[in-house]
Parts: sequence; C-alpha cells; structure tokens
Amino acid sequence: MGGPTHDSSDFLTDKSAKIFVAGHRGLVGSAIVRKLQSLGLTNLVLRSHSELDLTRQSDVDSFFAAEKPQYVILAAAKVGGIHANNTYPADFIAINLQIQTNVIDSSFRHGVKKLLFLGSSCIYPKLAPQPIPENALLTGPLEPTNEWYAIAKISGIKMCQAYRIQYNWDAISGMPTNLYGPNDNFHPENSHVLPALMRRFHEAKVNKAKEVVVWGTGSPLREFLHVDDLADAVVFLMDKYSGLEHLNVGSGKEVTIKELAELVKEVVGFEGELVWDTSKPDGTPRKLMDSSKLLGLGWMPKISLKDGLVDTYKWYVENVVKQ
Ligand SMILES: NC(=O)C1=CN([C@@H]2O[C@H](COP(=O)(O)OP(=O)(O)OC[C@H]3O[C@@H](n4cnc5c(N)ncnc54)[C@H](OP(=O)(O)O)[C@@H]3O)[C@@H](O)[C@H]2O)C=CC1
Ligand SMILES: C[C@H]1O[C@H](OP(=O)(O)OP(=O)(O)OC[C@H]2O[C@@H](n3cnc4c(=O)[nH]c(N)nc43)[C@H](O)[C@@H]2O)[C@@H](O)[C@@H](O)C1=O
Repeated sequence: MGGPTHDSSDFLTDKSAKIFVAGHRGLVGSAIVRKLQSLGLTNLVLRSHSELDLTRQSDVDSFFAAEKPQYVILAAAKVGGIHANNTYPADFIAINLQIQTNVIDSSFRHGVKKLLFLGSSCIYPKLAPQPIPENALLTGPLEPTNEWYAIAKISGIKMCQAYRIQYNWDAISGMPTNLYGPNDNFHPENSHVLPALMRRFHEAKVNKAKEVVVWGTGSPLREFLHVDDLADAVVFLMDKYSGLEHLNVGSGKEVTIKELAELVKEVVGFEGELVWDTSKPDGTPRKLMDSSKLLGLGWMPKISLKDGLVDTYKWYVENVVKQ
C-alpha cells in the first residue's frame, strides 16, 4: 500500500512539543512515558481513566479543545488475556471502538499533527501464514476467543487509513506482538499468560505448593516482546514512519507456552510440577509476526526473553507483592 507520507522528523527534535499519551498508567503507556522522558520530551499531557473517561465523546472533545496536543499516542484500551476476551466480548468490542473513535476523531478535529494507534497481533486470521506479513489482514476468519477485540482493532487501523486518505492527516498504526514488563496486569484470571504464570509460580513458591496449574495444552506458540522495546519502536515510528499501512512490531522469537512456563518457573524459583488444564482454550495455535518492514527502517529489539523475565519478576516482587 502507498499513500501520502509526511516529514515527521521533528518529533524528537522539538523537545517542547505537547504529547498526549492516552493510557499512561498501563503496561504500554507507562513504558512510552518513561521512554519519552528519557529523551527529554517532557511536555506530556496525561489523564488517568478516572480523570478522563475516553469512552465519553463530549468529555474527550472538550479535553482536546482545551489542551490542543500536537502529538497523540493512543495506548488506552480495554485489554486482557484469552479468558477476559472470551468472557467479556461486549466490553472488548464496545469500549475499544468508543475509545479509539473518540480519540482519533477529536485528534483530527483539534489539529493534532500526528497520531499513533496501537492494535495487536490478534487482528490477523487464526490460520495466517507464518511469520505473518501485514498484508495477511482480512484474508481469513479470526480466532474466536478474541474476534470482538480484533474487529475493534481492525476498525482502528481502517479509521487511521481513512483519515489519511480523505484528509491527508498523519495517523499511523503499529501492531505489537504479545507484550510484558513492569506495570503489567497480574490478575489471576483476566491477565495475559506471562504475568498470570509469574504470579501463580510466585504464590506457589511462597506457599510451598507441589504443583501449579497452567491453561491449555502448552503447545501454542507465542512471540513475546518486552514493553521497553515496544516503547522504543513507538518513538521510532512517531519519528520516522508516516505511511498508510500498519506495521508489525515483534521480537521475531517464539516459544511454546510449555517452554514459557518452564522459563517463568526457573526465573521465579518454583520447584514443583506443572499440571495442564486442557479444559481451558489454547487460542491461536501460532502467531509469529513478520516485522521485516520495521526492521528494514532501522529499528531493532534489544531485550531477550530471559533478561526481560528477570527484570519483570524483580519489578513484580518490589511493586506488587510488597504493596
Ligand atoms: N499487553 C499486551 O500484550 C498487548 C497490548 N497491545 C495494545 O497496547 C495498548 C495498551 O495495552 P496495555 O498497556 O497492555 O493495557 P493496560 O490494561 O495495561 O493499560 C490500558 C490503559 O488504558 C486506560 N483506559 C482503559 N479504559 C479507559 C477509558 N475508558 N478511559 C481512559 N483510559 C482508559 C487504563 O487507564 P487506568 O489505568 O487509569 O484504568 C490503562 O492506563 C492497547 O491498545 C493494546 O491493545 C497490543 C498487543 C499486546
Ligand atoms: C495479546 C493477545 O492476548 C490474547 O491472546 P493470547 O495470545 O491467546 O493471550 P494469553 O496471554 O491470554 O494466552 C496465551 C496462551 O497461554 C495459555 N495460558 C496458559 N496459562 C495461562 C494463564 O494462566 N493465563 C492466560 N491468560 N493464558 C494462559 C493460554 O491458554 C494461551 O494458549 C488475546 O485475547 C488478544 O487480546 C491479544 O491481543
């Protein structure tokens, strides 16, 4: 896909630019804030969910009219793992469509120079070719456990494309693979696999339990990226990319859920057994993304899964367990 491009290289040079990071308390938003601050970009506009509910259109519009940010990074969304997606389909489609429609449209109407929308690797068909290229979008049926969320995310990509085509407005989309890191959601049921297992193994270690239950068969393959690498990619895209097509953001490395569970077990130091609960869904069998377009522009992930797990477990013990 082609489409208009813009010279957006002043994103990193104008240190006083006003940037709205939506969802700044979450896993992704907090990493983006850390990255921007480390680069000297400190004129950030931040609102928690309780200060500004992004599902409320008139509140969002008033916020943009008053603050007039120059750049917007949209990392606010209704997010969860396989169980949450499967259990609350109405929330996942409605809240995400509302947040992204309100933020994208108000950004355009109030003169935002550039917006980045974040989707997810679940936008691709369940049985997409592997590694998954960007043009696999809309070529087959979605994974049923997260199709509601995926449809909302696909709509976000299409909305950015539509505003670029009709108004020549600089809205771009990045599709991250499965993420993890500090400020993740460690809820026992509604979280993603990595924080869920970290918590379960930690509690089993503390309680001297003999076994830990892991969901599914252990055979699905997943690609994990540390959220600090994602934040680096987001800044890179804001600075260097202004195209119509969404771009994949992955580590290029995949592991089975069984391998992941063994690795988390080792990092946490749990010495008991794993028990597989095959009544729980496996979800997509494999979703390794082809991130060669982004790599070709010059971005590269830096944090290995092992190092990232050690870092995240330290953060979990210091910030979640000790609270
Ligand atoms: N986590 C992952 O593995 C992946 C995430 N992504 C994408 O990255 C983005 C961020 O995800 P992640 O950081 O993991 O999610 P989190 O759940 O950690 O954070 C989501 C953020 O959105 C905010 N938020 C949710 N609803 C509203 C609302 N109605 N009004 C205002 N703010 C709201 C939350 O605010 P508050 O904390 O104040 O409630 C929170 O800060 C999402 O678009 C997601 O699709 C993509 C691929 C993988
Ligand atoms: C990022 C991505 O996240 C979601 O998709 P997912 O990749 O399937 O995410 P997940 O992390 O929840 O599960 C990965 C695998 O791990 C297995 N698994 C084992 N034990 C636990 C466990 O304890 N918790 C969870 N959640 N999964 C477990 C689980 O059965 C599955 O096979 C999407 O809904 C979608 O929203 C999306 O975009």
